[in-house]
Amino acid sequence: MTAPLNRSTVKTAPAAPVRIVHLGLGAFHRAHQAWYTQHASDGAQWGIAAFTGRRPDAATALAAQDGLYTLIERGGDGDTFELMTSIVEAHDGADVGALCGLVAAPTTALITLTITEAAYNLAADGTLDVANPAVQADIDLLRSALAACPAADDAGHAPPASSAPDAGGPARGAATAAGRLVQALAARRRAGSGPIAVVSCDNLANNASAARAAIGGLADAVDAGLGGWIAGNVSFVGTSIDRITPRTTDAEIALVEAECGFADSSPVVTEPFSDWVLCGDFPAGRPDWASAGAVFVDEIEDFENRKLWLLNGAHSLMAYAGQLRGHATVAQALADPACFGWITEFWDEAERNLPAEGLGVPAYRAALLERFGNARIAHHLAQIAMDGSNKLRMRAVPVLKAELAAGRTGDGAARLIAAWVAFLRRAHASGAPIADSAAAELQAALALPAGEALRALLLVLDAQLAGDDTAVAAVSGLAAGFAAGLARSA
Ligand SMILES: NC(=O)c1ccc[n+]([C@@H]2O[C@H](COP(=O)([O-])OP(=O)(O)OC[C@H]3O[C@@H](n4cnc5c(N)ncnc54)[C@H](O)[C@@H]3O)[C@@H](O)[C@H]2O)c1
Ligand SMILES: O=P(O)(O)OC[C@@H](O)[C@@H](O)[C@H](O)[C@H](O)CO
Repeated sequence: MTAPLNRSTVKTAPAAPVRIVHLGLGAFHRAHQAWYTQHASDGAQWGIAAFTGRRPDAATALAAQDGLYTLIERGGDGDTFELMTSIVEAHDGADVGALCGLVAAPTTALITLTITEAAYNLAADGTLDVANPAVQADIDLLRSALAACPAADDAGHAPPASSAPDAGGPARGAATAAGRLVQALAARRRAGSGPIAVVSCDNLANNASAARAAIGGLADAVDAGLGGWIAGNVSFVGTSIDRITPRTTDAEIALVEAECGFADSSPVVTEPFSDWVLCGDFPAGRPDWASAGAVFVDEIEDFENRKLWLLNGAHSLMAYAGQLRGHATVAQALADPACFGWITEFWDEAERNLPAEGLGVPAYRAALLERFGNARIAHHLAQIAMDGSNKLRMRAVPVLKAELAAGRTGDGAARLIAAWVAFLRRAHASGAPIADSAAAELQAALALPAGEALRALLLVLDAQLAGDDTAVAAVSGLAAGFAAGLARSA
């Protein structure tokens, strides 16, 4: 029988002490932030305690391996295998007591997040969506739970041990990621453990502000004192994060067993390319990620836009237009001349709205074509298509608005939105589910009479766009083009 993978069966350095807490124990964190931490010159001092978001499964599997897993780097001409050791604890996200204890520890210096765009529960205007029932339930829960716990005084001194709740904080745990973090940060405040950094690694425009809006907004709604403490003690760090990491399949599990000789239930497959740009303060320190290739900048917006528009925008375009044309993966869609032409058209528009200097856009575009064309990475369009309402707000809307403001048609960005519309209409017509956190709103819009439905769909993305007759007409015409294409191929 093949040996299981854990810290007894394979020889590794001793587990590093936990100094990083992570929320969202998915594939990307394990291919990216865990990799940079492992490759940092001081990585042996920085262990990660990682929590799942919605289900315990990934934590159960990884905990059984003492946090170890294999990273498969999949290039166009072969695979390399690396044993990853930087995650030293894996927990079910519902274990809020463990989260509170770890965040409250003075040795913990930062919290990283890869919880998906939708998990921030932000309204279209970028503020916390307090109308969301899950958010409201957490606010109610935390108001009563935290009211029972004494906080540190304004100078940050912890209350006497006799009056402090246990490090795990209140017994009942919040359900949303922001609610859990507010609960954990309250425990840190009570413990007097001082400032900390929150580093969003999700594909959101201005992800530092998004994290601040989600966490700070929820704390403000619960308790002004705690909101004030978070405003003064939590540094929200912005990032541009890049490494194409599709979902793991059984084939990778079998491959690792054959190549590495151990049974790893949780390998991750990723591309050789990797990029991480960060902007912000780390009041309690951080690993020397720069020694592993991360870049620290004073202004991050242009880097974020380059990546969100060119890479993620093209991904979403392929996800909708490509699936409408019968493709299943990114590499297949890229090989379709029609999709390739639409990507080029969209990229030309996006590039016009990025600074000409300092970002190396032509080289970035060329590298993207090579990365997307890596057919050995089976990146499924269905995965990318999920939660389009959140994603297109950042990947398509800003480009279309900028083009329209400049007096141009914005056809490339309008086509991306039109492909999403045609994709939703097809799902609605066939009764297929819509994988989107705004599914109910989208279904309601799709059920409206033809003359109103498109504007209602656009309203989910952006109110200004929905009120712009030129934009509505452009998207309408292009969506009809997709529908006609479908009719022809039927
Ligand atoms: N995969 C990539 O190529 C890639 C690259 C760059 C950035 N990212 C960012 O990382 C995120 C995660 O990607 P992944 O590939 O790891 O996905 P994944 O599906 O493997 O993992 C997602 C993680 O987020 C958690 N999660 C999902 N919904 C949540 C919710 N509502 N509340 C709390 N937690 C929730 C899940 O439980 C899981 O732990 C993406 O959404 C994206 O923003 C991914
Ligand atoms: O991860 P998502 O769901 O935000 O978006 C899907 C892909 O566009 C994305 O994961 C890219 O592969 C990634 O952003 C590359 O760095």
